[in-house]
Amino acid sequence: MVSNLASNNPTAGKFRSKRQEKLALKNAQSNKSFVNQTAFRTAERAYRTRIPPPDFTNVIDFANLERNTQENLDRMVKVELKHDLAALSPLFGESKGNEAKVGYTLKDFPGVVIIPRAFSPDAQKDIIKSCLRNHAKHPNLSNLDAHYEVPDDGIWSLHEKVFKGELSEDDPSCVVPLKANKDDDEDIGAYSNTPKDSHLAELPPSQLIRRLRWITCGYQYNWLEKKYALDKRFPFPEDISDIAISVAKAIEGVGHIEADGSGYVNRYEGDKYKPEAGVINYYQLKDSLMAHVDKSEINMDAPLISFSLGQSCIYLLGGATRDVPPVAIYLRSGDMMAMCGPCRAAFHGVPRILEGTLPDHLKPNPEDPDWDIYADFVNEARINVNIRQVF
Ligand SMILES: O=C(O)CCC(=O)C(=O)O
Ligand SMILES: [Fe+2]
Repeated sequence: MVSNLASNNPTAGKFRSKRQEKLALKNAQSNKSFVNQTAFRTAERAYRTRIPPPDFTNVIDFANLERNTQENLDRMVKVELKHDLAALSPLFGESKGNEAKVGYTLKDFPGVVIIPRAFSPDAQKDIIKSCLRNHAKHPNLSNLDAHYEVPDDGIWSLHEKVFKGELSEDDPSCVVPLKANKDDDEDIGAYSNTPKDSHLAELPPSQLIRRLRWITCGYQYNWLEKKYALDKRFPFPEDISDIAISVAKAIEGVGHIEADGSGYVNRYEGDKYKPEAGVINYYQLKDSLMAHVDKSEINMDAPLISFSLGQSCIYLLGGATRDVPPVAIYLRSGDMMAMCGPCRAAFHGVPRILEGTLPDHLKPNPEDPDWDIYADFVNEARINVNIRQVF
């Protein structure tokens, strides 16, 4: 006899256990009950489900053109960058030769520019090191500052000492204490978007570093008021600044206009680009970022420049409202994205980090033992750096 479960379930028979099958059915039914959800929400839910795994057929893949559907190939436009990034800054590593000036935009999402593999493999390693060792510490603030007395040298440096066996995890200097008077601390209200967390605990550095979710540099962001705190401006990291200015120069004049006049070409002068505020997001494998628009910048004409490191993700790019069906794009380690003009006002988010997509060049390498601790981190993480001009 066929059970109700199996007869209602189009995917019956595909699962290793009854539990998986039940979960899949529950997911399918709960999706049906969200009839009024926006197109963006539908896509987020579709890419977040784990059982059964999502259908990735429609994800745009700029690094493997042959893997795209015809529909996606038809919406892609190859564009020529004004400069080879490698010629503008050594931080991108070696030039890609023939591919050096290749970028892409999308006909139906004007203003987006994607530069696959903007960083060479070695350059990716250098910038990952910098994001963990140099930038994840004071004066830059992080989500952890809301709850912990973060030492000025950052959690990474403690983690490194333990990892290398220079310090025992039981050593009192390893303890990062919880903040005592959270409610009295003005910085907490101003800089935390982390709801009061009932799981807060004193954790060894190796675990606390996995709770690092973001740091902000340059103008600090007031997450509660959704505004920049103009009285809290810290130096902007030189390497990230160089990268952003180079990209702004390379994408000058880049875009696409259709026969009917629709489309967008970025005319923002690279020489005028001023990186003033930055966020580094550190995603663990199960993390995601909900649909949002970055609109706190006074200057919405300057491109928002963003790059990816570590594990790949599914990035959703939508339109001016959540009702515009978003396009899903693979963003991989070393990929650069710029959001220009109308794309600056577009909803976007990261519903999923793709486990098991760490490129070989970021895996441990016996010839480069110093890389081990970073390999260990990015084996379960994606790092995104995004840069904005505020004024
Ligand atoms: O992780 C990403 O690629 C996007 C991050 C983002 O949209 C943001 O921080 O505002
Ligand atoms: Fe964003």
